[in-house]
Amino acid sequence: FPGPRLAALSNLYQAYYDVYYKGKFVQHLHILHKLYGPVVRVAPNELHFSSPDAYKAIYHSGSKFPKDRGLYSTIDEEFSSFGTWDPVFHRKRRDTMNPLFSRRAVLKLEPSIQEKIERLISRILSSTKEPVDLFCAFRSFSLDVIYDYIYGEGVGAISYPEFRHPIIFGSEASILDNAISRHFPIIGHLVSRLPSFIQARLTPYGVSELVNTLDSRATEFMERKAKAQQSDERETIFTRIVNLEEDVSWKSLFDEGMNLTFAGTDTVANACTVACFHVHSDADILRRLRKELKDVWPDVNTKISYETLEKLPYLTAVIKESLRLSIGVPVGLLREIQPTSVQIMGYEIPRGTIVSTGATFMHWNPDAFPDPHKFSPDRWLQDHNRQLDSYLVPFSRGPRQCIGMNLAWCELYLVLGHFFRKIDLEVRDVSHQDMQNIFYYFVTVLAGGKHLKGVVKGMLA
Ligand code: HEM
Repeated sequence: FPGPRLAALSNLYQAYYDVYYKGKFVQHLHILHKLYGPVVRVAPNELHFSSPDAYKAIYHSGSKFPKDRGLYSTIDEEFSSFGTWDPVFHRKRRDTMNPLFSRRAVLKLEPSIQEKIERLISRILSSTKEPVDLFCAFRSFSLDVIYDYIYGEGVGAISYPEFRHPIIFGSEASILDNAISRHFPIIGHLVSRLPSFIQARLTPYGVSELVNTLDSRATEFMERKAKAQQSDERETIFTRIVNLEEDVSWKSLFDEGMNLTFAGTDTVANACTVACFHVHSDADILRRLRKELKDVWPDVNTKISYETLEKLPYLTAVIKESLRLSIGVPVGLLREIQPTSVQIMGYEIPRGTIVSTGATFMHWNPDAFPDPHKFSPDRWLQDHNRQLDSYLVPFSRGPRQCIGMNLAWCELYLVLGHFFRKIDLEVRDVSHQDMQNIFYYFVTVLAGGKHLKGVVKGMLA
């Protein structure tokens, strides 16, 4: 297969772009496809595809290709729904968790999401002296929502001073670290063997808080299981796992907690950040969005439901555009060709080959999205909207697609609907040029790691 010689010889080719150039391998892939065509050999045993047909071939609903153990083992969440490459474990965990992620289950949780949004909005509105760190504010919201879902209570991030809860910083640091540990897992192993006082010095702010929280929660739920302690609390992800999975381990609870912290927090918050930046940077978009919201919700002191908001065409277009440009999980989602060789785009791909393509190759496809880096809600309001939907894959497709999609849509409609209807602010500290500087790690790092800030001007009537 065509591709750079160095990539055919060593995985270090990718490491160079990801570590030295900070998560730029995905960007480099676009150059490679221009040079070599729709399939490129990007590592000794790995192919990358650029076309939408390849996306459908790899991530279709009946796909039996397992996740690549090499990549997914580097995040050290082997016993979680996201991190496992074992299809039997995966099926079992998905079956346990699925009922909590249906649309019905999400609608049942809506009052608790609404309550968090009300606190978030009132805290932002009361921050008139200093600019609000919107990066942290949106993460506080999605973190409290997901912890409530997992454990039955949030972590108090929305009420934390200046939204600077240590777990938010722990997650941020871990995402940056993963760029190195993904390509050089040996470094992580070596660090874990150092004396704990040295480890503590090397550990960035917030990481111990994150680990300790997940550790104590996993221990607490294992103890509940040991005592066969059933409670009449509402069902959560962890109560389901400990009640339904006979052989659940502490490590599996820890891994699932870690996975959900990342999967459920940064992705949603990134989409909010993209929406907030672009809507506030374009007076026409802001005006149209506010008008649509005000028409359906004239009195801000009343409540509005998710089911009302999701019917609004312009808000929907803004959310789709935000999901398209925030990308979610931008790296190639590596799969292993199993159990036999297959044809992809007319190429015979031998069994055992690692293959992938990624959301950027769908979301930046200029045939589907002309001027693809432009934030343009209008593109979703044309007649071919349905056809465009087939190119929008923030949650991926197939048996390993995102389990949290319904929850994510609900969060996005509610938080952005409230945000744009109620808050008048000016965005600060991030420019259009910054927004082009994306680190394509497991989770997207926007604006080269800069935090979007907002100066609150007041509450909208
Ligand atoms: C805008 C928000 C979100 C985006 C863009 C997103 C994106 C994705 C993507 C692309 C995958 C597939 C990854 C892969 O193949 O390796 C995935 C998987 C997953 N996501 Fe999400 N996600 C979002 C929100 C959430 C939320 C709120 C949760 C909360 C529970 C969640 C939980 C998961 C889990 C557990 C998986 C693993 C599914 C499996 O392998 O069966 N995600 N997500």
